[in-house]
Order: sequence, then structure tokens, then C-alpha cells
Amino acid sequence: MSSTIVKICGLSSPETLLAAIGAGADMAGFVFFEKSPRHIDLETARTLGRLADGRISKVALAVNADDAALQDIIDALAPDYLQLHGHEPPARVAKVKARFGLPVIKAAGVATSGDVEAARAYEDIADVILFDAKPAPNAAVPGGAGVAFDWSLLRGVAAKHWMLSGGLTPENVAEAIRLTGARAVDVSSGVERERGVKDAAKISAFVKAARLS
Ligand SMILES: O=C(O)c1ccccc1NCC(=O)[C@H](O)[C@H](O)COP(=O)(O)O
Repeated sequence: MSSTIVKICGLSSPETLLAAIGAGADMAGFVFFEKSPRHIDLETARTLGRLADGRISKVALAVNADDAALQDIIDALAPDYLQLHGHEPPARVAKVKARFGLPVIKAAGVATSGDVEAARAYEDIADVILFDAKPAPNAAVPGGAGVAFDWSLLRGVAAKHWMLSGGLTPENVAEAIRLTGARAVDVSSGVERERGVKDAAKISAFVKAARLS
């Protein structure tokens, strides 16, 4: 049985990045979105990027970013993946992939079965579809809210490569994997002691729980 891929998102300090690496997480997510409590600037990205190099895959998360902003992020972090977490339509995802030559994770907000169906528009374009809770239309920060959606909506999901996200915790991740059949999971709030502040013990507990399932 292959082990579940685990992404810890919203890492912003050397200590918590090392905790994710030490816990055996596969992917480290770095948020480039100024309204987020997990936002990192380019200088911090340079430092964390060097620390992560060769030890964990680096994911640069951006929201409706233009090419110039993405280039700055890539120059600083040297990510292995780009995660597009805004309203980027399929054509924009295809352009980003072609321009930067990096695999793209596209977030798809889910509240209804229609949202899962709509995400199929990205299936042959994005490398991974990340199913996350759909943010409120007026949300200032469109992710990392610690909110789960109805996991049963993903039963029989047709996407080839996908990841489960939204409100996962060390306590519920095994059940979420069991119900959905997810082979990759992503967490942010569920491994924090307060909003935006990661907790090494929770990161370790999350990776263990995901891998035990
Ligand atoms: O984490 C953020 O602050 C963030 C800001 C803007 C866009 C997306 C953001 N996070 C996206 C993620 O990949 C989170 O891990 C995902 O939404 C799950 O978050 P949570 O429910 O808190 O585990």
C-alpha cells in the first residue's frame, strides 16, 4: 500500500519548516498573499527556500497573481510547484504552466456536487486539483480557514490527480482519507496553535495520522 502524500501549508518560519521536514511531510506550502496571516515576503522565501532545498518539495501559493509577481516568487523560492488559489480560469492555468514550466496545483472550492463537476475543466490542464472548502464570496482570504466541506461529495471523484484539503486535523484526517479515498492531503489551520502560528507537535501528529490510515 502506498503512503499518503502530506502537504503542510502556510509555513513561515525556519522552526516550523524543519518540524514539517522532521515529521516526514512531502510538501511544504508557502503563502504569497498579503492579507493572509501566513504570508511571507520574498526575503523570507529566499531563506526558507534554501533551508527546504532537497529535503521537501516546495509549493508556492499565490492568488490571482500576474506573471511578474509569479516570476518574483519563483526567483526567491525556487519552488517545485505553483499552487493557484484564486479565480484563475483553465486558460490562465495553461498559460502559467507554459510560461514557467512548473507543475501547477489548482485549488477548487467545493460546497456542492456541481463544484466538483466544475473542477473537471482543469483536469487535463492542472497537474493536481486541490479540493478545498469553498470560501465565502466576500472572504478576505480565500483559503486556510479551517473549514471542512462535505467529504461525501468526493465519492467516486473522476479527477486523476487530486488532493483533499479544508478543515483537516490530526483527529479527523484518517476518517477523511477513509471516506474519500484521498491519496494526498493538505492542512494549514489544523496544525496551528493559533491562527497563522504552526505547532510542531500538531504537524507531527498530523503526518502520523495521515500515514497510519
Ligand atoms: O493559508 C492561507 O492563509 C491561504 C491564503 C490565501 C489562499 C489560500 C490559503 N491557503 C490554502 C491552503 O492550501 C490551505 O492549506 C487550505 O485552504 C486548507 O486550509 P485549512 O482548512 O486551514 O487546513
